[in-house]
Amino acid sequence: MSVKSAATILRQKLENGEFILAPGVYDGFSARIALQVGFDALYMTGAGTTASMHGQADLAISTLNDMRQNAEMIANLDSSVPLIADADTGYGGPIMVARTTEQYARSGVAGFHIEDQIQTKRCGHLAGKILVDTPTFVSRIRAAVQTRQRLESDIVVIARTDALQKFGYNDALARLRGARDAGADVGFLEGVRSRTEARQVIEDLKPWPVLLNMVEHGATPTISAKEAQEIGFKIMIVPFAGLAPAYKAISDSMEQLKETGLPKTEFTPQQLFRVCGLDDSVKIDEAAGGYAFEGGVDL
Ligand SMILES: C[C@](O)(C(=O)O)[C@H](CC(=O)O)C(=O)O
Repeated sequence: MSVKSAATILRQKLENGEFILAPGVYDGFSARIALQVGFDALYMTGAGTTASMHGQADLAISTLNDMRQNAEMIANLDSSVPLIADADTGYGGPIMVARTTEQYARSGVAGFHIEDQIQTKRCGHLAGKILVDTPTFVSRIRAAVQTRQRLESDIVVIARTDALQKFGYNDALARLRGARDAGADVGFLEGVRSRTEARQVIEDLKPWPVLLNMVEHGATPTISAKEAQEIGFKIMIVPFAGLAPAYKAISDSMEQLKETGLPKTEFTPQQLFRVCGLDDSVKIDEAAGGYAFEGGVDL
């Protein structure tokens, strides 16, 4: 088993110039599926966490405790696969940002992003966002960086600006430069509006690594991982890679159950539990001398 922390693994990937594709996961099951498919990084979406944990929209409803709890569970399903987690605004001023950073680092999170919306934030792909000023944003980032240094942690600090929508490219760029100068490891221009803008931000910030948030049907054109890499992004997160298909699949099954009296399922309980580590759990029990699974679990 790897003893290197997930944060160190993520930092080394960035230092080696590896392109990181992190699918959005929001609960244990979606994370397990992404791990089974073989991704070597995951992204914990705040939108998905809020939808699955609270049944609510991405409107600053999840608290630090909610987000940390979900991130800790996901990060530790396979600690050799780094988790990048949404940290919204950092949940307060510099003191709370420091606390968020420390809690995420101690929970095994490898990287996280902090943005410049007001506390009652909303999804970056909704209209009407309100921002804090640049010094307030930079103080959030500085608090995160200083906490990382104090803890001697490799956790990757990602600075996200939502300024594009209201203030335009030049203001957003200035905010990212301020965050970079305050020690952030990666920049994140939320809601990139065109391929030209995507190329521009890479050019204007190089060699600083930049993250692409690939929200399909949002403010950003659809850009594949291959193209994102060619443009020069170092990380691509895909927040709705799990949530959107789950909506479709669960709706179809529920509709069929309502219409026909039977749902649309094709898996045995064993198959579903195997996604969630059933066989590893059985092995742990056997290795410890337990006898609860002597006959196996297959009917
Ligand atoms: C990245 C994001 O913060 C998330 O929660 O996954 C969201 C995604 C979304 O709601 O479109 C964001 O871009 O604000």
